[in-house]
Amino acid sequence: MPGPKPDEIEAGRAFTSLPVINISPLVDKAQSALAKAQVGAELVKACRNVGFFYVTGHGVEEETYRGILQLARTWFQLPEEVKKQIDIGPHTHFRGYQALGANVTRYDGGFQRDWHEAIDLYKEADPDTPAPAGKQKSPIHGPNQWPSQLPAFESGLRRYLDTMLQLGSTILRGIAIGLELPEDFFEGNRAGVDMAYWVARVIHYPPLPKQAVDLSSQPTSNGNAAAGEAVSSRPPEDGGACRDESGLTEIARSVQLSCGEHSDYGLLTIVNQEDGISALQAKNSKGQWVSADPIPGAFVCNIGDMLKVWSNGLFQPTVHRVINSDPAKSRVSIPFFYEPAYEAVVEPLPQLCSADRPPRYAAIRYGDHLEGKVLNNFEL
Ligand SMILES: N=C(N)NCCCC[C@H](N)C(=O)O
Ligand SMILES: O=C(O)CCC(=O)C(=O)O
Ligand SMILES: [Fe+2]
Repeated sequence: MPGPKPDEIEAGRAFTSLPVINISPLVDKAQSALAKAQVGAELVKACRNVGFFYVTGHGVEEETYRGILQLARTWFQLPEEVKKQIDIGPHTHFRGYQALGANVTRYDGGFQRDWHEAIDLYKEADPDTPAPAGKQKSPIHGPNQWPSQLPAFESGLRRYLDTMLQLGSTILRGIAIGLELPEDFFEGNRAGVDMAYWVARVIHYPPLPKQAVDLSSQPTSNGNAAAGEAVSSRPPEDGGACRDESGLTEIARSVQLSCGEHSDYGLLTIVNQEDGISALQAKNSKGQWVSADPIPGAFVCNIGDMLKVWSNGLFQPTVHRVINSDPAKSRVSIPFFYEPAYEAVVEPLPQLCSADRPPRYAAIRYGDHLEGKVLNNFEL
């Protein structure tokens, strides 16, 4: 397949809105191969030009995606000491609860604390799995810490994650078709449902402290919102979460974003977000932030670093961030990250390389990429 010229990508990626794609031909087995191919082409166009898209026609019941957000919201209302029963750390294989301010996003050698609390879960892997020759045992392998303080949430979450795993695999099948690869390209050892080292985050974003909202609405020279230096001396108004003894007031004073700008690590992220709150934003090639506001009934999807490598740069993982600037509402979201197998070695596909487009990226084991990120994501 011939690749796009660089200026074609640049122009395409100055998107100002995100495409909506009805994927029902991929979900409903009775539909024609032609209909599937059309959806595949739409997905690939969205991955090339935007890196973000909404999916409708996914077949997931409203009760499922709304219900799980509601249960998550109930869990986050539990007292801090109850939530901390599943606190995250190196000894829990980086799985479990992270309190407000514990997650950080790195940039240029520094880091910034994110204004959210979350539960992180991964595909469960036996911590005693022997490491491949020449590798350390992975510090990430282990069991999850499930939110069993609310049994309905735990069981609902287990079912929800299975549903997302199936949906992720279905969308990747469409992407494979659109790339003119075999339909089952991502299945089996690359990223099959039994192999994919999926990640899920259940996230609660309280309103950002006032000084951070002021900062994020300041335009910078290229027209996008600042994530700059200035911090006002105004005391934080952080939705009542201040607890001096834990240093949270101090954190609230310096915080800038609900989640700092980053790209996702793997293949495909599927975000389930509450209706009625605008917070997630995607950055286009001009540095402008385009809102990925909730569309009732749709999931927001975006692609990650490993699709960049496999596609030899045809797809770029779009940078995004979260700003909950509504002083009156907190936001709950559950991004599900469909990822390659831990041991998958990801490298530019010969089918997407040519004399004009030689391989642009070195081969990388997905687990190494993930460890490099996860081990640096917390200042506990
Ligand atoms: N698995 C994924 N993609 N997680 C994204 C987390 C983004 C925030 C994190 N602090 C970071 O800087 O990456
Ligand atoms: O909360 C969201 O909408 C997305 C969060 C996100 O980008 C992430 O956790 O990687
Ligand atoms: Fe993300």
